[in-house]
Amino acid sequence: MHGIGNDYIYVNGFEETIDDPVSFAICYSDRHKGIGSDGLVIILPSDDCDFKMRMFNADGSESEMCGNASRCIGKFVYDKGLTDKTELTLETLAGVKKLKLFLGEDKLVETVTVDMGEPIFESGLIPTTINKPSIINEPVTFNSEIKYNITCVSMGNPHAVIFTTGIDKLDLNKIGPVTENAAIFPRRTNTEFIEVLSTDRIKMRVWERGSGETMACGTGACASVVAAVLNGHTGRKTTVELLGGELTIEWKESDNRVYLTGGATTVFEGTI
Ligand SMILES: N[C@H](CCC[C@H](N)C(=O)O)C(=O)O
Repeated sequence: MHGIGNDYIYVNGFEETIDDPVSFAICYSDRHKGIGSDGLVIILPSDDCDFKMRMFNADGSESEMCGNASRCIGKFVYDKGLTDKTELTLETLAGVKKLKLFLGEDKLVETVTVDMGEPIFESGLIPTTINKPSIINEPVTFNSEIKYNITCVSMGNPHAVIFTTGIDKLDLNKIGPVTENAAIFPRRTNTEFIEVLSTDRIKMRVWERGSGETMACGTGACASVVAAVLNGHTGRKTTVELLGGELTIEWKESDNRVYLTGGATTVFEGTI
């Protein structure tokens, strides 16, 4: 399945057990020698929520949360009849997320809104070793030559957001690994490169921790809109243009929570 091009292999953990998800993710995410994906998502029973997710990047590392995957899980469990509810709770390593499913004419899930919770700014919780309470538009020199102002936001997983220009031409394969593995990020980071198009539209390319450049990142889009608001670039409801499509993000003033809305698509099913 994919959420605007951010594709994962989804496994129904009610029926299948993966003994070694790390090796599975590494092996089958390979686009030439495996199935090909940005990683692995396992849908599991939960004690307190309707469902639980575990998500592994293409390098086998486990992430706390994935916005695009949470929408696809909503589609998976509803379309397959694992639930008939259109409002669901999902247990993740970043806490409980609430999903609202919207059906298309075919009565299958087309769009999902996810309550992604409150953004986190405290340096120690990002985590970053930069010795300031929070990191907003902070000048940083990477590899003693690349200078960027970064804003750090955790959506349960770490994001460094960089506002810049000419992102189409950026050599992400070169700069991405540098920011991802910088010593200031003890658990590495996802990095978003943002061009502000207007007060309600931004364009984003993302280098994901553990998976490299992907066509979209839901938590990254949320972190970027929060960063755009904090830096005075956009309003609280903003459309994010990604390589794979668009996401609508709203950071509500009333409850301080971030709401992510976008599509979810099933590509194929198979047995290995
Ligand atoms: N693509 C995902 C995020 C994956 C984040 C992962 N790369 C990490 O290590 O945190 C999303 O839609 O939110």
